[in-house]
Amino acid sequence: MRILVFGAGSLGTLVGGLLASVHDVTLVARDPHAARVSAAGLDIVGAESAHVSPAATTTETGHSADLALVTVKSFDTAAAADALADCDVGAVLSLQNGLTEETLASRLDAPVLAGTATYGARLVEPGRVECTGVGRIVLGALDGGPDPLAERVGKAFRDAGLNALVATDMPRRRWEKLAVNAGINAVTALSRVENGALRSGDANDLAHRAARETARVARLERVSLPNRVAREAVDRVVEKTAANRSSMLQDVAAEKRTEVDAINGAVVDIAADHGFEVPTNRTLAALLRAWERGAGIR
Ligand SMILES: NC(=O)C1=CN([C@@H]2O[C@H](COP(=O)(O)OP(=O)(O)OC[C@H]3O[C@@H](n4cnc5c(N)ncnc54)[C@H](OP(=O)(O)O)[C@@H]3O)[C@@H](O)[C@H]2O)C=CC1
Ligand SMILES: CC(C)(CO)C(=O)C(=O)O
Repeated sequence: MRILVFGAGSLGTLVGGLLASVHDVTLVARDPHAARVSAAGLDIVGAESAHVSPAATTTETGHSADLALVTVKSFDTAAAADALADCDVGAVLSLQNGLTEETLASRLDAPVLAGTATYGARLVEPGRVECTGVGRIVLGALDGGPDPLAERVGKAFRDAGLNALVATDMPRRRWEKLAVNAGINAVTALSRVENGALRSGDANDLAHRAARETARVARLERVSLPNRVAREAVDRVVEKTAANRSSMLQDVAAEKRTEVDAINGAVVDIAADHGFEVPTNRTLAALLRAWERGAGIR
């Protein structure tokens, strides 16, 4: 399969690099990473290890591929979609956090698949990516149901040794992940604690409230996600990732823009479309945006 990875930073480089063992992969990345991969190949280290030689470029448009993987941060999704509109791609799959697929689908003619990734990735230096945890990629039709295209993509991932599952219930999975991220990411980022600090007390209560509101909005969108399931998902992920610093906490610590707009912000916006208020998500989003403005990154 010819695969274009748009936004090859940490996750895109890891997934694209693993796919390159079997497929024809092009990474669209920034220099000096793109130049280094072109000149000397890519080292994958950590929980996965390989040396692979995908093509790498900073050129955003004019590519032709069977599949485009979108792995930019969620706030760069619209720009990525505009660049992909000037490419010839057969299908698009987002592996991003937050609700980004709608932005892609509204700007692109190619079919857009939904995806979630729990692999851990860190771009250590140009040409070298660390797999910090072997997770799973789950993908499928954006609206749910069986999809031959998703099956082909899932098989292509598995052929390259990736742990990939094709699911027929992506709407529920996306909203459950959104509930988890709305609770864990925002609360850990604002209180500067590891995920494990959300096991109990006020922080646990706050994460549960954000997740419960998200589940309510999911149901307004006709996605079946009971409050209990969303709360239990938060507790399960907190337990499993207790020692982790969430991606949003890492962004705040590095004074980088967060993905709040596609997570808590998306919950607030979609709730508003239904005339519904989500005060916990609204407060969390407002605090994170205030921090971003104060830090001069918004
Ligand atoms: N890292 C991880 O372990 C995981 C990440 N995710 C999700 O995956 C997404 C990506 O995360 P992550 O890989 O960590 O983020 P990174 O910031 O490491 O990677 C995104 C990369 O895309 C680049 N980029 C953006 N626009 C362009 C462009 N037009 N042309 C070329 N390159 C571009 C960015 O460059 P620049 O910064 O210079 O703009 C950056 O290098 C996020 O939504 C994240 O939540 C999900 C699961 C795990
Ligand atoms: C699951 C969780 C919360 C793990 O830290 C995550 O997705 C993130 O940090 O973005």
